[in-house]
Amino acid sequence: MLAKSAKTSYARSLIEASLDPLVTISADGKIMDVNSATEKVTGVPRKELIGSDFSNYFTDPQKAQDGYRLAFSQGKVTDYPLAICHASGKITEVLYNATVYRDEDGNIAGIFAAARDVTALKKAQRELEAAILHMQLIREMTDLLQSCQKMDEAYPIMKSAFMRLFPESDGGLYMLDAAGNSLVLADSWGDIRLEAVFNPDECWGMRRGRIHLAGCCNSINPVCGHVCADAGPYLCIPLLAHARGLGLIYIEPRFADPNADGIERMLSIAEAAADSARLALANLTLREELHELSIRDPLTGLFNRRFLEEVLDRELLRMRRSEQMLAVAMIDIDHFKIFNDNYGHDAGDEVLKKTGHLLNGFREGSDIVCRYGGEEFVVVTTEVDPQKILRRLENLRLEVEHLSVKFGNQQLPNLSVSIGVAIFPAHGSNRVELLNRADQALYVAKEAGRNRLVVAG
Ligand SMILES: Nc1nc2c(ncn2[C@@H]2O[C@H](COP(=O)(O)OP(=O)(O)OP(=O)(O)O)[C@@H](O)[C@H]2O)c(=O)[nH]1
Repeated sequence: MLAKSAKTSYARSLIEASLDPLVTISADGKIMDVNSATEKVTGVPRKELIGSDFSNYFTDPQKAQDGYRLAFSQGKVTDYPLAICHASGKITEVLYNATVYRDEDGNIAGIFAAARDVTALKKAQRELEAAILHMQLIREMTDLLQSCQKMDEAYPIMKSAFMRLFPESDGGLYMLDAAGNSLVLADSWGDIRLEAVFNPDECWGMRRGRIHLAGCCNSINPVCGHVCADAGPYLCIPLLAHARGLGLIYIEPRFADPNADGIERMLSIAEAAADSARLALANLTLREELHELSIRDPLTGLFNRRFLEEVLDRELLRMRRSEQMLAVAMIDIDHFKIFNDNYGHDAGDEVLKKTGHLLNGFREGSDIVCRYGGEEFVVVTTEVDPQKILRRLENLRLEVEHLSVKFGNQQLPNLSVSIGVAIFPAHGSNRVELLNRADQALYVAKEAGRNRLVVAG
């Protein structure tokens, strides 16, 4: 059996040995006793703590008092969440277990409270929640990117995903041009001035094919050529797929020098987002290239018949709604067989290319120019004034007449075209009718001696 003083000293040792802050509070809310862990967590010496209002040491004193009252009314509280504020400003998140204690007559004399430091646990929990949110965002972005039909649809999706993934950052999305020579700014966000176009070699991220972090005081990474020399920390996230460059995402945190933790987190989010985005973008690029191949004539670069048929139906719908007129002009090179026979197929190809180029230059607004087949072209043009359309087409005929084509060193003779025109709605209400009527008018032009324009009639 321990003597009373030995018991007291034994109990004191136990209290002081506890790593959890322990405190007894009187019925009027004044601190009566603390252990050294309480001194440590508050940064306030014991003699100052004792006698002071217990709620002074919390970030939310009102909530602390509410917990205290709850313990009083219920006899105890379990895992009551509070945050202790150290004299230096450091915050410790805790869960309180508090129970009332009574005097010798059985009346409640105060509260005995023990706190458990859960700062690390809460931080890990918040990070886990943020990581889950990031994963969901990245998955949503990838899903949407996979459903895009055109690159233009992908930009706003990526922009809004990256804005949410890096909420305290500004940034921009660059796409590599078709020739692979320039990164062109497709979209940007936040208050930032970015280079509109630059060479991929100016970017260390693009050169090395991996995320480039620079502008941090503890990093030796050089600042890219497309970024101001005195820039703060920034990330260049290259978008590469199958060893092919697609684009670049530039992220600049708004906080001056993020700590190592923050940078590490940014890097891992950036890596996960770029991994998902690059595959979806590669598929989209491939799809766009295939579509482009399927609607273009390889010799002249003009749209082909398939595209014309697709788009003419759409244009007619639009014209019907807006009550506008539309002209379909069928243009055929005269005596092309004889030309081919005299000068060869390759010279004929050169004429087709040059004629195609001239026709392409004729385009205005939403005009469509296509190679319909062989030596036949179709121009679709929308206009309110039919006389203006006919004037433009007549000028086109004259331009072809004066088109000078060289094949190697050989100057080729000038050619002419015959043009048949059908106008919507006067000559037909749908694609097939209009193309037939334009073809019939072309036949009339050929019969009448060629090198002329005939309107369906
Ligand atoms: N070089 C070249 N010739 C082509 C191509 N496609 C079609 N042709 C030729 O275009 C010629 C068309 O001849 P026709 O349909 O008889 O017409 P035309 O000789 O132009 O006579 P008209 O149309 O009545 O003035 C044929 O000789 C085809 O071989 C092509 O891609 N390249």
